[in-house]
Amino acid sequence: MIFTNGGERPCDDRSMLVIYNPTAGRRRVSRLWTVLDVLVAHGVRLEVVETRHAGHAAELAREAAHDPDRLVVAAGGDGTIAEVAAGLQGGRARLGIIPLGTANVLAHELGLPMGAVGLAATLASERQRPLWPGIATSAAGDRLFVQMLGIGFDAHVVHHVSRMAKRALGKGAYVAQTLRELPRYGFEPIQLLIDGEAAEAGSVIVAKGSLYGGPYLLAPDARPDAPGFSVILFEQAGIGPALVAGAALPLNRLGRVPGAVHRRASEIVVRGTHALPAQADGDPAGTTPLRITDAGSPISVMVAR
Ligand SMILES: Nc1ncnc2c1ncn2[C@@H]1O[C@H](COP(=O)(O)OP(=O)(O)OP(=O)(O)O)[C@@H](O)[C@H]1O
Repeated sequence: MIFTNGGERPCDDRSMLVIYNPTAGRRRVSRLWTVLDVLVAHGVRLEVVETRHAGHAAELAREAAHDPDRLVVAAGGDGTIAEVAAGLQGGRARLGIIPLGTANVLAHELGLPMGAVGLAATLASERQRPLWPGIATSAAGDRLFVQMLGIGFDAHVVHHVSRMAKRALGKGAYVAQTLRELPRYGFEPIQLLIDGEAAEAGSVIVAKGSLYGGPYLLAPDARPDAPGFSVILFEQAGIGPALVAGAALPLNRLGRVPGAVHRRASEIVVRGTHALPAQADGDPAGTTPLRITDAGSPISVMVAR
C-alpha cells in the first residue's frame, strides 16, 4: 500500500516514509490512520508502506537511510522500531514512532504521547534526541535492539507466546504464557563475561532503556542516548523467584527483587555449553552463546519534549 497527498504543497521540504507492520499488537490501525490524517491535513508529504514479512521494515528503511531530509516512521511495536532502526544505521535519516505494538516500551521510555494529535505534532516537530542501540551477535548473525535484550525465562516466554494470544489479550498474553511455562522451564544457570569479568545468574536483562514490559521501571541508571548497557542479573532462579518477579513488575519493583544485581557494562558475552533462549525488544532473538556490544552510531529519534 502506498499513498501520498501528491498534488498539495507540503508545509516544508521534508517527507515522511511510514513503515507499517500490520501484524503488530492488537492491529489498532485506526490510531495510524488518525495520525496520518492529521499530518496530511497539515500538508505533510507521506508515503505509507505496509511490511510483508519479518525483516521487511529494515529493508525499506535502508533504502531511505541516507536522505538527511527523510523522517522514517516505524508504525508498530518495539520489534518494528528495532528493524527500522537497523535499516537506518549509518545513515542520516531520522526515526519517528507511531506506537501500535503490544507493550510499546520504547514509546513509554521516550515519553511519547499516545493520542493521535500529540503523535502527529511530535513527528512534525524539530525535537529529537539520540538513541544509541545495542547489537547482539550470535550464530544467527547481528541483531539490533533499542530497549532491552533478555536471556532466560522471560525469553522462553517470548519464544512461546502466540501472536493470536497477544492480539486477543494484549499484555495479558504474557501473564498467561508465564504461568503455563513456569513448570516447563529448566532455569539453567547463565554464564557471562561482563566487561571480561565472570558472572553467573538465573536470568539476565541487558537494558538500553530504564523501562521493561510496558511503563514499568527496571533500570534507573539506564542511558538510552549513550553507549553502554545496564545489566540486571537475577541471581535467584526457579518458580518462586519468577512469581515474585512477575508480581514486582507492575509495582515498578522488578529491579529491586531479592537477588537482583545491577551493573554498567560495555560488552556482555553470554557463554554456556547449551543454548538458552534470548529475546530482543519482545521478539524471539535466537539462543546463546551471544555477544552484546554498542551499535556503531546513534540514531536521531523524534520526541515530544
Ligand atoms: N508483514 C509481516 N508479517 C509477519 N511478521 C512481520 C510482518 N511485519 C513485521 N513482522 C514482524 O513482526 C514482529 C513483531 O512486531 P512488533 O514487535 O512491532 O509488534 P508486537 O510484538 O505486537 O509489539 P511489542 O514489541 O510492543 O510487544 C517484528 O519483529 C517483525 O519482524
